[in-house]
Amino acid sequence: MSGGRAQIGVTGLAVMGRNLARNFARNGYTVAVHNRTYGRTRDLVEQFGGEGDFVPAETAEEFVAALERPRRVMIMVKAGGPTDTVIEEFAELLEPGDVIIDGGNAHFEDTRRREAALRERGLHFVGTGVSGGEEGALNGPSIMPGGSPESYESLGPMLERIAARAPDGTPCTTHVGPDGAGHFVKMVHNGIEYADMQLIAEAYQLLRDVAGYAPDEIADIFRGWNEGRLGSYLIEITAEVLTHTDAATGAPFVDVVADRAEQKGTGRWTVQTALGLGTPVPGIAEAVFARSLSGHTELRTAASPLPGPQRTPMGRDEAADFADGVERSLYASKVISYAQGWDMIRAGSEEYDWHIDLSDVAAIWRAGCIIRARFLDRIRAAFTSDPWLPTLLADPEFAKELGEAQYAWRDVVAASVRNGVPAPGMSSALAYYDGLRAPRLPAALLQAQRDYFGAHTYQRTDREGTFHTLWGGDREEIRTDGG
Ligand SMILES: NC(=O)C1=CN([C@@H]2O[C@H](COP(=O)(O)OP(=O)(O)OC[C@H]3O[C@@H](n4cnc5c(N)ncnc54)[C@H](OP(=O)(O)O)[C@@H]3O)[C@@H](O)[C@H]2O)C=CC1
Ligand SMILES: O=C(CO)[C@H](O)[C@H](O)COP(=O)(O)O
Repeated sequence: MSGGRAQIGVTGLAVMGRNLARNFARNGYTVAVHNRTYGRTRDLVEQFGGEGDFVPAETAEEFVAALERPRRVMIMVKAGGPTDTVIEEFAELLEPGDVIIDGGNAHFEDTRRREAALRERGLHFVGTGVSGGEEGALNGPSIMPGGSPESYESLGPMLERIAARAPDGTPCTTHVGPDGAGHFVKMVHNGIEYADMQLIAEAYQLLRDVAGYAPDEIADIFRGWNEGRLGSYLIEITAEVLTHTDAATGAPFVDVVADRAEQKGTGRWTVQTALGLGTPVPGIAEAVFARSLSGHTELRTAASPLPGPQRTPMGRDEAADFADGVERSLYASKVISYAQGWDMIRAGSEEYDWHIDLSDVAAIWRAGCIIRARFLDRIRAAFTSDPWLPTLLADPEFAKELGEAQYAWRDVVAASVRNGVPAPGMSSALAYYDGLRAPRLPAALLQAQRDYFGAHTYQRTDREGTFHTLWGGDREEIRTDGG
């Protein structure tokens, strides 16, 4: 089959695909566009055809014929079964050396499976994370491609053109690693996104229910925070949301939205994967469970008569001091959740032999994506100066900040408990901090219990070997490793 003139094709033209296609076109590429339902293709060309060079295709065959070789087909359809259907449809029409890119939120194990199967057929498969939502897709997302280094040679320069730019001008994309590495990193991005959102939501509720601030006052506090070390897209949009008034009722918008958080699954995947890897990510897990708890109306209704503590209203000065403590607690907890995310990326990279550069991950999240934040530049610097840093908590600068925040952090968590305002993200982050820094954990007692009821054995602090105590007999200690 001879080649067409489009340098890239996008199939699946809902919010993400349509805007990515426009982004490619605005950057000077000729873009073939296709959608299962032709109406979306027609609408795109009618509304935005003037932005660049689009080649609309009604059928998959026309779409493939419109592409120059090697063909690059970007799929932006619903994750799961629909993605498999579309991959199969196009794999049939493509030729060895062509590249299929899946920019949906696919599970990285699906990406590994698809990559291996398509490799057998001579096709490159690039599972790529794309973050930034509708606006980012149009103006510059953060892009996390996996797949073979060869496929990045063909695709990378195009992705670098459409990606967001970090403050130092570098594009927010890089070859993350082979097969499922890109989708794995995107999954962890979303897990961190869940944790970040949960922590911000807790800060809001503490400021409202403990300090007594109104939503527009909290918006002002968040705007102030956004100028400092907490500066981030999520803090910025939270302030916007908190100033919005519901047109129908005149009430703060946040008060008319039902308090049941939904989820599409990437946060849950992060926790499930972390359990498999044996990496503790309690901050992300708490965020997933907090969403789940909010949605259990029947449990919440049944528990609603239970008593809580009496709250004492705060004066303005006390409230201002408390808000300062909440900033410290939010920042420290945020550092902890990012530390957990990076631990997980390292664990995944080791498990799957991906060789992911931890510093690069921070670099490509500095702009474009939902968790873009000022302090990502410092995470990048931490892993650049020490690629083997065992945890972000060991970086001297972050360690110093956590140490400085710890008293305020403890006070805020204590205030949440005293006032009956749940703050599972901040509490769990503090427990993680204390757990990691503890010279000795009660895991010793756990090991003894396991040995008592199940002869599961234990190791000693004072000598090598594996031991069991004869608990049911004379409590003699025996060595079980043959030593
Ligand atoms: N929305 C967001 O903010 C983000 C989304 N993503 C991911 O990007 C991908 C696209 O997201 P979004 O733009 O929101 O669109 P949706 O996830 O809502 O998917 C809609 C698109 O999928 C197509 N589609 C669904 N089923 C099939 C099928 N069986 N065969 C062919 N096409 C099918 C639809 O075609 P039709 O018009 O014919 O129904 C439409 O083009 C998803 O995987 C999503 O997880 C990633 C980052 C952010
Ligand atoms: O991928 C994303 C951003 O990068 C989306 O924001 C994410 O899909 C939202 O997830 P959920 O609906 O579970 O909150």
